[in-house]
Amino acid sequence: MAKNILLLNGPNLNLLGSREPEVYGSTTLADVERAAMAQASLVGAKLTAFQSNHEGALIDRIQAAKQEGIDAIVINPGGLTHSSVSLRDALAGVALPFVEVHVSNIHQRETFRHHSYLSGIAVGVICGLGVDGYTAAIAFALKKL
Ligand SMILES: O=C1C[C@@](O)(C(=O)O)C[C@@H](O)[C@@H]1O
Repeated sequence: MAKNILLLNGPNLNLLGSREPEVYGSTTLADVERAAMAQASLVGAKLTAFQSNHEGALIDRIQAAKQEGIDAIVINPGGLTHSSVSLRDALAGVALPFVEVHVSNIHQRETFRHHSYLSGIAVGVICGLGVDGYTAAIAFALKKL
């Protein structure tokens, strides 16, 4: 069981709840992070949450995760999903298991959202379940990673 989970959210996910609510819903990132921490503590695990609009800050956080004894990462990379080789390299570099989450179903949207640089090295990918995707990914990470 993963005892130490890192929940990462990339660019613009700080706007969850107010950003394009017809696509992303009305739940805020603070709500998501609070629920995620409660979900982990229910089984005696710890969850640390971090959001940044900056690619380098996310990469620094991923690199630090290894030293901090993180067992698994749950990440919604936002738009960096479709553009960032560096984020993929960081995740591959630390070799920590991770689940990729998208609130929306990226395959129902614009074609530029259909490709993810991360999915090929993720343990699994959840998209289109709204913020429940985070809950599902964390439950999986807690149980299996
Ligand atoms: O910022 C986001 C959010 C997203 O990752 C999602 O959660 O559905 C999907 C991405 O295409 C988009 O750039």
